[in-house]
Amino acid sequence: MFCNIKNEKSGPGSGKGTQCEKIVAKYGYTHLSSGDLLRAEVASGSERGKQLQAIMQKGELVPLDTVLDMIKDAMIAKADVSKGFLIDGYPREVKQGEEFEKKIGKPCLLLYVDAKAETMVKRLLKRGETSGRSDDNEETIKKRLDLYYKATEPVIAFYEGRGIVKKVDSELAVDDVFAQVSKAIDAL
Ligand SMILES: Nc1nc2c(ncn2[C@@H]2O[C@H](COP(=O)(O)OP(=O)(O)OP(=O)(O)O)[C@@H](O)[C@H]2O)c(=O)[nH]1
Ligand SMILES: O=c1ccn([C@@H]2O[C@H](COP(=O)(O)OP(=O)(O)O)[C@@H](O)[C@H]2O)c(=O)[nH]1
Ligand SMILES: [Mg+2]
Repeated sequence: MFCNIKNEKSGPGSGKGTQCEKIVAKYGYTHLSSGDLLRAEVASGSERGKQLQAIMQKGELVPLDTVLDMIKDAMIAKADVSKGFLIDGYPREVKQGEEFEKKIGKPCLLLYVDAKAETMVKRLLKRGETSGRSDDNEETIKKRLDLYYKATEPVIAFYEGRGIVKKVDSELAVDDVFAQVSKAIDAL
């Protein structure tokens, strides 16, 4: 049932959200960003949202079960009408990937949107001028990047063992990055 899952994991500011928007426009997949789901909970003003806000502002990771439950609920809500799911910014650590497979299913493609650390920092600082995101500041960006290299990058090796990783070079212009993304999806 879930063989259509596109599971995308790349660094903060690498351009995941930007590419996901273009994928949705061309292929019609259901886009679920774990970061966006968490920010929606924060915006609701709930007690849980307040706890999440504190974690995210520090650039740390929200507990695994919280994020997985949110993704699962969102997938169930769309399961009847979806052409396939595009999951953005998840898993953040190998354990999350393992739990996802146990509770939901196996992804068929992992898009690795690769940019240099320097590029990611530059893009996030620029985005921070207008985004209003409390984590788009120099101190939190540094923590997000450190955590990315420590906890998230190993996720790529985990899926490489399964032969489903497609790496795209995100140092280029948006449309040139998307040409690589399209090629990877068309090859499915
Ligand atoms: N030059 C260039 N800029 C890009 C590209 N993709 C994204 N950007 C810019 O980089 C910034 C970050 O892009 P996002 O798509 O928000 O990055 P993200 O990976 O979703 O980041 P998080 O939401 O922090 O996970 C945006 O302000 C974009 O305008 C690209 O391919 N080329
Ligand atoms: O699966 C997830 C996704 C996001 N986050 C939190 O949400 C923040 C923003 O995530 P997003 O993917 O939007 O941005 P990124 O950190 O990749 O720039 C992260 O720093 C984490 O604190 C998390 O804990 N687990
Ligand atoms: Mg994003």
